Parts: sequence; structure tokens; C-alpha cells
Amino acid sequence: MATTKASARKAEARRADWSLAPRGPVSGTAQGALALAAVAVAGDLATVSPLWGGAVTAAGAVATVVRSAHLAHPPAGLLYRLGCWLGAGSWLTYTLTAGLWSQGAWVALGIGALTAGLLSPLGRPVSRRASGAGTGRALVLGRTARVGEEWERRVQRVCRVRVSVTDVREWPTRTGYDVHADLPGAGSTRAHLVTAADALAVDARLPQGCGVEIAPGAHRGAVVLRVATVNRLTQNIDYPADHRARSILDPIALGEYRDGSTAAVLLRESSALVTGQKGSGKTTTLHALTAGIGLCRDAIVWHIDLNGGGMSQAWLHPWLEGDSPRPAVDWAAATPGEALELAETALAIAKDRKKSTRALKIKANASLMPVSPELPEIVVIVDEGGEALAPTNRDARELREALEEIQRIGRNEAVNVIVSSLRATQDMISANVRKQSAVRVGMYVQDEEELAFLFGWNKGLSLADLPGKGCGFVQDGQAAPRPFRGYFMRPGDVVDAAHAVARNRPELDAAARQVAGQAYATRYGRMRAAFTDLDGEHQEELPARYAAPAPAAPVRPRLAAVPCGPDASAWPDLRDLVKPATPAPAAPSMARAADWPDLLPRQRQPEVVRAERVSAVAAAPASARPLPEILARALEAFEVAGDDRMHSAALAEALGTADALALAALLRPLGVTTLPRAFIRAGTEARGYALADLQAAAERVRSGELEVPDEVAKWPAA
Ligand SMILES: Nc1ncnc2c1ncn2[C@@H]1O[C@H](COP(=O)(O)OP(=O)(O)OP(=O)(O)O)[C@@H](O)[C@H]1O
Repeated sequence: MATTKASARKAEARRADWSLAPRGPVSGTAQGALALAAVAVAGDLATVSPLWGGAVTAAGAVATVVRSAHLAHPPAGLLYRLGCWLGAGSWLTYTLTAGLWSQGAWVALGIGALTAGLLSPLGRPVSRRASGAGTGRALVLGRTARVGEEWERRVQRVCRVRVSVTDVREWPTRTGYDVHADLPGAGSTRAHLVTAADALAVDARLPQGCGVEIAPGAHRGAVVLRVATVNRLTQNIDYPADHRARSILDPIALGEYRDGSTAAVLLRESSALVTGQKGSGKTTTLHALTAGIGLCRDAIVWHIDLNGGGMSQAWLHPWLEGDSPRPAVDWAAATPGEALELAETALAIAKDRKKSTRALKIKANASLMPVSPELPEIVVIVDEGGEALAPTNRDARELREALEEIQRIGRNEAVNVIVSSLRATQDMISANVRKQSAVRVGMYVQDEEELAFLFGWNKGLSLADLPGKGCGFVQDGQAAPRPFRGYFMRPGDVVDAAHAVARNRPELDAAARQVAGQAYATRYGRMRAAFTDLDGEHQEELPARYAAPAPAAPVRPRLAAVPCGPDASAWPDLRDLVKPATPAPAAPSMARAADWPDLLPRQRQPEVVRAERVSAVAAAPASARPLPEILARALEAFEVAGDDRMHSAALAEALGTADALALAALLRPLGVTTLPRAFIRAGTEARGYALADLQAAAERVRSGELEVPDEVAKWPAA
């Protein structure tokens, strides 16, 4: 077959070409001179008036100018053609006037033909270009040819790279155009143009907010320069109220690029990071993501909203108002304690799915866990709006670590994280979060360095490309970051979308629900409490709100004697003081949070902790000082609980102290205080103690560094 084709091609090549079409400058010049001589001989024999020669010359000259303008020939090409017509026409008019049969007339014709032949490269139609390998041929005509030549010269001037433009295509929105070009090779790469994108925009004198994006072309040697000529990003783009169900395997739309195409990102396997200064449009972008993911029939959204409820409020509104039977967002956390519970639950589900979905993957013959309404992806969206996740914030270490671990291990198991942060700097975003986020969205910031931190240096990004709120750069995987404008989702749009999401979203699968346990099963009560009372006071009231079917008799405020000596470190935690005064209307058997069974055993390496405890209590050197009874028994209580944190009330009960207040008074002289933030145990959010603090105190006592006060040493004899 191949041989037949080759021989056919050879035969075709051998076949004589008898057409009169010129094949190059020599044949073209010879043909033109012969044709002119033939016309002159015919005119001479027919004794045509010389006026006709003048008329033909004038007509030819005018036609040349008009045609060259239409085809956007360069000035040299136009002059060459005009010269040919004027020379030939003058010679013809002269021979019709003075006679053809003189030596001078034929010598003049020869000299004219020779000149035309030598200058013929000037007349070559530069607008005809090859459009690149494998892409067919494109004819660049008229205005677009002129634009293409301008860009060839501009790229040569700014980047010292001689590209050849193969096509210029106007955007459907008529707000810019794409310039398709081939690189010359010889060491030039697209990166040369990418770094000069801003300089090219300046050289082209583009309007404010417009720029040049350098995108890959049809092959490695081709580039596309996306040139915006109208600043379309200044106009609001309403959220398209399209609430049809979709899949998390499809791209999730965030807004539009300059050319009017949809800015969308793939989130099935990717975590995302959204940064931007206050008021730049982060939360609005998270709304668009919540809507896009929420409308998927195979994904559910969990919110961590440490930004005063700004993100989750509108999504929960229909449910809080009783207009919707369930919330659009399956779980929303507004406090650090609940946030940690949510993150740890997501992590536990990801770990469990690694084992439990093995058979499913084999059945589907897919290495990636197949998602479906029965096994939905969980996307945890975190709008922290402050420094909660900053690597420098020690209080948030556990939450940050849980989220980072989800990012590391949750891809295949369809548990992903989207984090928003005020600033794209090393002190606000840990390197791990940034690296693990394949999707990055950088909304407006003051400092170009922040964009560079997020997207890398020399990406040709300029703040001049972002005209205002709601604008940013978006990057999905290896693709170059592109300026876009986010959909403007107003609260009303969110509420409309929330209705649609609540109607159609899937429920968490049964296996995950089992892993999530009681904390997940009771989340609605806490969400209702938290998002109707955002001043933070709800924290201590949470158990009562969701646990009590019938209110118990109100607890009367109680006066307590507080040991307030001159040393402030010996004072009890005042928050523990007010706690008993808070009414706790709960079911009789669960009147106090401390009474609740721990229905969600910790996943955090209980064996290791236990081993540490045993060595801390038992393996003390002989010279070590004895531990006070309260400390030794507190360490034992942690060991029995198999946990590394215990609520104050639970520990007080285990030790048999009068209450949490009395316990605080005993532990404070040993330097042990409650953790700064409440945490959840057995479905209750309250403050309590960390095992590590008790172990540190024990160490200090044993080494003699810490003197045990009498009132502590005497306990429980007192
Ligand atoms: N895509 C958008 N189109 C038009 N305006 C927008 C857009 N996004 C945000 N805005 C405007 O910017 C304001 C702030 O937006 P948003 O609350 O999303 O910013 P933020 O970065 O989350 O701020 P903060 O950090 O204070 O929470 C909005 O009230 C709105 O007026």
C-alpha cells in the first residue's frame, strides 16, 4: 500500500506542468515581459491609439492600490506592484506613439523586465503563511494580517524572538483576539514570551486592566498570545442560575476569563487554595465553589467557617428558617473545636475508605475510587479569614495538621480540602498546604510577591491585570495562571442555590456515617445553635441545645469561694467559675456533659500515648521526687480514658474532686491549666486538660524544678 502511494507520487512529480502559472521570479518576469511585448505588437499592427496605453496604465495602477490595500500588502509590496504597472504602461504607451521596431524600445523592455525580476521578492504576498504542522493552512487577510505583522515586530522588539504569525482570531465577545504564532526554534521557547507578557502589553499600549496571556499552541513550537483590548473584567458577571445536577468529575465553574470562556477547575482529585486580601472576593469565590460542588449528585460540602459565619450563613438560611428540610451544607463548623472535630472526622473517613473501597475499585477496574450518589466525594471548604491556619499559630496546630493530612492522603478516597487565606505568604500558609493544592486562585492582593509565592516567579503575572474586586488569577494543575472574574453570587443567589442543593444533594454514605459516629449524627443541633448565635456564647450551651428533649429545672447561680491569693498564677480559671451557673437543661441521665459516654473514640494513637504514660508514671528514677497524689491520679485517669485530652468536668469526676473549679485550683499551682480552646468529646464541646501538660508538670516535679505547694500535696487528705 505504502509502495503504491510512493510510486504514484513519483509519477505525479514526473508529469509535465503545462499551466501558464508562474513558478518563480524568473518565469514570472519572463512571462510578464512576453505578454507585454505581445500586447505591444498587437497594438502596433492594429494601429491602436496611444491613449489606450495610458488608459490601461492608469486603470492597472488604481486596481493595484485598491487590491493591495484590501490584502494589506506592506508598503514595499505596493510600491513594487505600482512600479511594474507604471513601467509596463509607460513602455506600451511609448511604443504605440513612437513605434515598436527600434532597438531602444526592446532594450528598454529588457532592462525593465530584469529590474522587475530582481526586485520581485518585494512583491511576494507576505499575508500568505503556513499555519503550522498538522493544523492545516490559514490565510491571514486584511486587518488581521496587519495585526499579525504588528505582533511579529513587537515580539521581535520586546523578546528578541522572531515568531511568525500564522493566524489572528477575534474573540466572540469582540473584546480581544488570539494571535497564533510559530516559534523560530533555535533555543526559543514559550517561556521567553511568558516572562515578557507584561512588557508586551505595555508595548502594545493596551488599555488599563487588559493584558497578554501566553498559552500553548497546537504543538510545542507554537504559542497563542491572548490579547485583551477591552477591559471586560470590570463588569460584574452574575451567577448563572443554572441549578441542574452535575458531577464532581466535571469542571466546576468559578467565573469567566477575559475572552468570555468559562473559568472552571477540576476538583475530583484536587485540593484548592484561594487567597486574597480582605474584600477581594474570596468568600464570593467560595460561594461559587460551594454551589458548583453542592449541585453535584456525587459530592457533599462541609464548611469550616471561622470567619464569623460569612460563608455558611446564607447556605444554611433556608434550613434555619424552616424552609428546607435539610441544610445545603451537610456539616458546618463555626468554632475551632467543631472545626477540629469535622476535620478529624473527614480524615478518619478518608483512612477508612482506603480499606473499605478496595473491592469497589477492583469491581470497577479503576485505580481511582469511583464516586457516586451512594459514595460521594466530601469537599471540606475552609474560610478562615484570619490567621487560624497560619503555621505560626500553635493553637490551630491540630486543625492544620488534620487538613494537611487530608490533602496528602484524601485524593483517591475523594476527601478534598479547599482553603481560603487572607494572604499568600509563608507565615500565613504552610508550604504543605500550598504544594498540595493543585488548584490555586489568587484574588487581588497589594503585593505582587504574594502572587509569585502562590504561582511561582516569572509567570508574567501583573496586578495591572486585575482591575478590582472579584478578579483574580486561577491555575488548574500545570496550566498557566489566567486572569478571570468570579461570578458575583449575591446572598439571594446563594439562597436560591441552597434550595436546589438541599433538594438534590446526596447523603453521606453509611460506612462514612459509621466512622463519623455521634459527633456527625448530632451535628445539626450544634449547627443550628452556632449559626443562630454567632457571638460565640453558644459554646457552653451546645450540649443542652441538642441533647435535651425536655428542659430540666433551671440551675440556680451558685456562689463559690475562690482561693484568690496574691499570686495570680494560683487563681482558678474564671471561665470554669461561671460554667456551673449556666443552665444545663438536659435529659436526667445526661444532665452534665461529663456524664456523656464517649461515642467517638479518638483515632490518635492511643497505644503510643498509653506507653508514654506508663513510662511517665512507672519508670521514674529512684532519685526522683514523688508525684503529688492529684497529678499521679490525673495521669492514671488519662490512661484509663485512653485519650490525650479530657474535659475538666470528666477529669474532676474521675478524680473525685468537688467540681471542675476545685480541680483547677489544685492543678494551677503545678502550672497545669485548661487548654485555651474548647474541644469536643462525646458530642460535647467544652474546655479541658491536655495529657502533655500533665506529663510536663510531672517531669518538673520529679526533677525538683517544681515545688509542690502544701495545699496540693495534702490532697485528698484535706
Ligand atoms: N465576583 C465579584 N463580582 C463583583 N463584586 C464582587 C465579587 N466578589 C466580591 N465582590 C464585592 O466585594 C465584596 C467583598 O467580597 P467577599 O466578602 O467575597 O470578599 P472577602 O475577600 O471574602 O472578604 P473578607 O476577607 O473580608 O471576608 C462583596 O461584598 C462584593 O461587593
